[in-house]
Amino acid sequence: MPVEEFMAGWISGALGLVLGHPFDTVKVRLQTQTSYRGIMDCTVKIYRHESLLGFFKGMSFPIASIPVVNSVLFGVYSNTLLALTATSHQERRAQPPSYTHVFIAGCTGGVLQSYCLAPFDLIKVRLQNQTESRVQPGSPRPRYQGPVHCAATIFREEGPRGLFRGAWALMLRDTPTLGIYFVTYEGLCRQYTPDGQTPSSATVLVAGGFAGIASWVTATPFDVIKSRMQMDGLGRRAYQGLLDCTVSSFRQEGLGVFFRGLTINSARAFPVNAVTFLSYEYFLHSRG
Ligand SMILES: CN(C)C(=N)NCCC[C@H](N)C(=O)O
Repeated sequence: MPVEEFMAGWISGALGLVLGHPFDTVKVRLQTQTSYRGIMDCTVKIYRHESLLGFFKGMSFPIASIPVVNSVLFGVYSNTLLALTATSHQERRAQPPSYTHVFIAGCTGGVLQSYCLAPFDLIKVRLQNQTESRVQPGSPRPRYQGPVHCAATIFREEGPRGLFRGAWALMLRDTPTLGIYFVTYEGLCRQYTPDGQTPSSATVLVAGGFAGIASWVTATPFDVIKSRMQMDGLGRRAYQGLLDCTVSSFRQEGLGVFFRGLTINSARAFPVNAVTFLSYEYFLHSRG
């Protein structure tokens, strides 16, 4: 099994994550809280009340989990393609796999990564939603003191299954959209690269960026439901399940609710995934 694919997934994921985390915090707040009027209002309020650090809340756990999550995604994707087409990453430029195979491999990577991602993503979302300022002395102490305290509190208050709250929505979000992610990336690389050659860095950047946008645009409705389900464990439960969350959100806020965070998700997706794919390809080629 090619271990490099897992290593490349790890490094590229970490780079993309740091770059995109401030956008992610604004997105999560917009999706789960009603006190912000839009991207600008949310950004200004976070900066005023919580300083620049407010944008990086909840980042340490995703950084720690990225070796697992991204290497599972890219490693499973590549190894599924190897099983389906009997070609390694290097051989695939000369013998490109069909888009159906790419889609199946992407979906397989998506299912498995969502399972690993679920508890880390839950903790990230809970921490990102804490609006207390760490820099102002005398401000109230947040409910969770950090990622480990957050995990332990969820475990104690909501049970071990509580750590997987929102996991079904996460799986529904990631399975088809990661198929779309890899198909878009492959499609654009092939379109702009002469047959049999390796795509240039510019092509990889653009294809990675648009793959990120295509996947996040389609992922946003389930992303909203996922974030709401994850916040639902706090205090009185508002939703009976995934379907109830979808229907109640629609009834109370209209169709627009499923597109909350769409602009910021897309703005974040381009740089994050451009960097992710560039470092992924760079790592694999420098070793191949
Ligand atoms: C639409 N979805 C779920 C994705 N495209 N997932 C792949 C993750 C890529 C990168 N870490 C990111 O956060 O954009």
